[in-house]
Amino acid sequence: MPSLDEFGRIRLWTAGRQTADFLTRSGVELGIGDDAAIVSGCGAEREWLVTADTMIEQVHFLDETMGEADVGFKALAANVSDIAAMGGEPKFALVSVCVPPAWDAQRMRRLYDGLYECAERYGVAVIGGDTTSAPQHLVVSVTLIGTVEAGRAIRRSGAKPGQSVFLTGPTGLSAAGLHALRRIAAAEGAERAALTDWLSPRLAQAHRRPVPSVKAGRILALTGWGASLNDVSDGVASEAWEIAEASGVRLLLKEKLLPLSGELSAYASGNGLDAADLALFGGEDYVLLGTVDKSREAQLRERFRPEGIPLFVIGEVEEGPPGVEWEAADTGLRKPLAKQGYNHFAEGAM
Ligand SMILES: Nc1ncnc2c1ncn2[C@@H]1O[C@H](COP(=O)(O)OP(=O)(O)O)[C@@H](O)[C@H]1O
Ligand SMILES: Cc1ncc(C[n+]2csc(CCOP(=O)(O)OP(=O)(O)O)c2C)c(N)n1
Ligand SMILES: [Mg+2]
Ligand SMILES: [Mg+2]
Ligand SMILES: [Mg+2]
Repeated sequence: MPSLDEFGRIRLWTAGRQTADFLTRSGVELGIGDDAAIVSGCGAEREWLVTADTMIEQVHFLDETMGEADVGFKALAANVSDIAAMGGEPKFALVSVCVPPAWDAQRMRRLYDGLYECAERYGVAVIGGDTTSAPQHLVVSVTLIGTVEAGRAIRRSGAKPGQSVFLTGPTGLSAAGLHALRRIAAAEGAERAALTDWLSPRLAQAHRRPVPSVKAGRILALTGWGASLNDVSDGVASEAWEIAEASGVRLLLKEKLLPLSGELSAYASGNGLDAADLALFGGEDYVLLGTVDKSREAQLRERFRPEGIPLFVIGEVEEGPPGVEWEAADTGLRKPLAKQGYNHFAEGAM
């Protein structure tokens, strides 16, 4: 049997198991395949949004890359970001933890300090969860319920030829932060102290305390100008591919338009890394990637401005077989953009 990547596995396990008719009768407006499911039954005016994301020690963080409170904050923030990517408001969270011996009650209490800090910031009520022991590594899994005005949720599938592709913030900072934090973790003594001194707070913060774009999602949903939307967890390239495949369009991304922050460029050039690679394939940015009609671009920028939200147009949507292309800044030549990013089971693994 051919090996399957993360998304192939999800399809193998779930595709065709329940009929569209059964799902519709159950009130499911949109099931598996987007940032959150859309479910009716929240009154006539609104719909429920439901999503889940998990963080695991060694996969999503190490003791050296994240403090306890950072883990709690980010576990909830990653879920808030998926509600933002539908244009909704986060409301209720269920928090399940599998706790190994090294995570004693006080460490877990600090994790919950960060989790509640995030809950407070985004108006989320923590209403339950589950607790078990674990043999070795900590697992934090959050289920988040949100709401959105009926019919206003923004799907990955709404991109149309002629639209602009946008980002609500720069990307690559979290991946650079992780790179720096891993180097610190691997170093010892004086080298470790020196690397820690050089660590840019902005990069570390981007990795440890991501800022989900709820406000941007709300503006996109309430104006109706957000045609398609995705949050950037696995990387810009991977999320762009998801929009292209869900919408049946091609996305053309342009190197000359990709926002690269000064901190990212400085870190990349000082460490033999390519800033654009980090920005395209790094992931865990939790900004929004979406498409908007060109005729609405200027108005959208005006609506974002007073909120301090940037609108970076990074390319456009074209007709053609689903895919993503990359236009080089120097030559203007296009090439296919690899469907590469964070994948829990890279192809080739069993
Ligand atoms: N084990 C699973 N069983 C059923 N659905 C799943 C499973 N894992 C992921 N999904 C669904 O597959 C889709 C893609 O998941 P994922 O890539 O994690 O989304 P995101 O990056 O927005 O968190 C989502 O709709 C998610 O709810
Ligand atoms: C120790 C460590 N190694 C690697 C990473 C990088 N990383 C782990 S998961 C991930 C992608 C996002 O997580 P995922 O579970 O795929 O969330 P989802 O796409 O479902 O929102 C990235 C970039 C990390 N944060 N920490
Ligand atoms: Mg998502
Ligand atoms: Mg997920
Ligand atoms: Mg992922």
